[in-house]
Amino acid sequence: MKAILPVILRKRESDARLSHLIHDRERCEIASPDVFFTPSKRRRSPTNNKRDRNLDNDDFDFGASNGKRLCRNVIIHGFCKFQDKGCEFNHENEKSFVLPQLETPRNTTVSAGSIHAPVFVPKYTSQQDLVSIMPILSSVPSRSASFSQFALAPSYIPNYQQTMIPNNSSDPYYFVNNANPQYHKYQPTLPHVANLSTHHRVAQSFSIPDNLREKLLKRNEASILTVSGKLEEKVGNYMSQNDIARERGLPEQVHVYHSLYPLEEKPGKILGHSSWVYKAICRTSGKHYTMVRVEGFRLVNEKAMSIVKQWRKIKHANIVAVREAFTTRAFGDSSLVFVYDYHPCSITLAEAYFSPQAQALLHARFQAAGINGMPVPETTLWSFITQIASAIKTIHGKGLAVRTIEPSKILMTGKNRLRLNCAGLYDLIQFDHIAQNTPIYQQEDLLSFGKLIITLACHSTQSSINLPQSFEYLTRFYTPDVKNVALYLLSKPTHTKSIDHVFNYADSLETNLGRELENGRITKLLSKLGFINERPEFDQDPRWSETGDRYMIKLFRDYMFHQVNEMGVPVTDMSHIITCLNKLDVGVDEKILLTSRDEQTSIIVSYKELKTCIHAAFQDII
Ligand SMILES: Nc1ncnc2c1ncn2[C@@H]1O[C@H](COP(=O)(O)OP(=O)(O)OP(=O)(O)O)[C@@H](O)[C@H]1O
Repeated sequence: MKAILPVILRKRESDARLSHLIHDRERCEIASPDVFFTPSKRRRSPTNNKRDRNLDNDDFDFGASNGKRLCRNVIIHGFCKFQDKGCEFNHENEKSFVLPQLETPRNTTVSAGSIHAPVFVPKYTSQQDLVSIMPILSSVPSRSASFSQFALAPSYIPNYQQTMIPNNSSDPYYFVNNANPQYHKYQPTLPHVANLSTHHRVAQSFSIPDNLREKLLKRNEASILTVSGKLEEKVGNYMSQNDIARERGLPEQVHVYHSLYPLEEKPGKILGHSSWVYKAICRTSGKHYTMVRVEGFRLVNEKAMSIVKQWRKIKHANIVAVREAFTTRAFGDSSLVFVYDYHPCSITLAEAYFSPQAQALLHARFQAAGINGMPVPETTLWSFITQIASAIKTIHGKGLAVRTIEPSKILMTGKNRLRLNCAGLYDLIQFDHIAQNTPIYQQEDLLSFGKLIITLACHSTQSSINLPQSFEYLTRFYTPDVKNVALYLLSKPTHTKSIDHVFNYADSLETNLGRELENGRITKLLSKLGFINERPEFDQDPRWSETGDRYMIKLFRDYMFHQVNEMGVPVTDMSHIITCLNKLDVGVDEKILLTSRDEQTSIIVSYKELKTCIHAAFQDII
């Protein structure tokens, strides 16, 4: 495994190199891999002197070819934007660039063709220190039994490998994630909770429960999925979003929506037309939406679009909100596109109860429990009934009809949380029949609702064909109220109490919870930094001195908290702190420039190295 070790340069000797760094830094925050340069007042150890001698000899010829040094942009990014624009360095990058191996940190000899720059080797005192600088991505975090809550938390996305895009790509800072987050690596609840004294609390009790966090994280992950990311996993190399879109037959952009991601593998059917469902991002708002596309649709009556306005006015906790509808030729045909709110990780009632997997699961559950019947517990069934009834009441109240009360058009967007999907779609497709037929459609809604209850209760899509047998089943396993409601719906309309506001409140609570999701982790990291920074025990420790490998932690603290603007006024930007802590927590490869207060020392270091260093420092005090 190759590892990048900090490289130390003396300021007086490296003016030429610095100018090169600055030339890079104009384009980005990071100019060079792990360059560590200190002023001449830097303390010298025998090792340093030796290193300096190497520096004197070899300082300016690393990667030299034809008398020129290898361009740092080629080393870091694989190419140099300024190659044909006057950059004076060598751009022949066919030669392999070999960095010193981590396992032999004091061996500064490098193989032919590799960089000849002097290598700064941190003075690790123990084997443990050496191990601790192993790249985080491949290491398993070790924890102390008593202070596991402060141990280096498993990375937020622990096993993500980051792959650089090839040389010819335009964005050198683009990384692609290849693996999925491993949720099981989240810090588990300690097994000995019961043994704690009453006044003790485990660290986990200050954070949100694991399963809730996992659910919210999965939703976030589903939202950011892209076709390119998915394909990347399969083929393992870089393809541009355009290439992939073309490959999948998807347009790069439809109206103001881009980054289309199919939510189903096969097309469905809506009133005889083939239909597709995609997730997409809106260019104007940056939000995710669901696009339902009806293939081969021709809009005959322009007034039909007016029905969408009426649907847009409906805001209900159990209806997937309509955003807009339009026709487009972006897919190569004449398609109708309906745009709805996107609810990540949702499935239809049909998928939840009637897919082969769901049936098999249910069957296994019944066999294990030795029970017969009740695939949907009565309390859950009542919850479904009240939610759907509430949605129907609102839609009918606006003079419209649902027309899509069937298991494949009702989404489960959370635990037992239902929302009617595809609102308004049928009305637009069959606009000409709407005006005179709405009362009939409303009656049909109630009928469909009654059928849905029987279908769920009997756990059979055929249950409405033989109603007497289905009612007999209902009578056996459910209270008479369920049967009465079903009977009532199948005969004449009904009114139910609105529970709308209850669900809206739950929605806002969940949204707020999602915002605070990672606070626990950040607090732990901050506590850890607080424990190690400015510790009197470390006062005499050379590793915390200007030339020590832990000096970067001090500088990082200043970088996070003690920055001032050009007027000398302290910068108190919370987003900067949160961004820094998040990157540190994950241990990303991104590099930052840290500068000492006297501006005499600058270090370029990655968050990954900082994370390792902080972990090692914390291990020293526990
Ligand atoms: N608003 C939405 N938010 C998030 N995901 C959605 C949304 N609408 C649909 N989906 C996803 O798209 C998938 C397909 O939806 P669709 O309405 O086509 O259901 P379906 O079961 O495939 O019906 P059909 O067989 O009639 O096509 C659903 O399983 C669901 O996961």
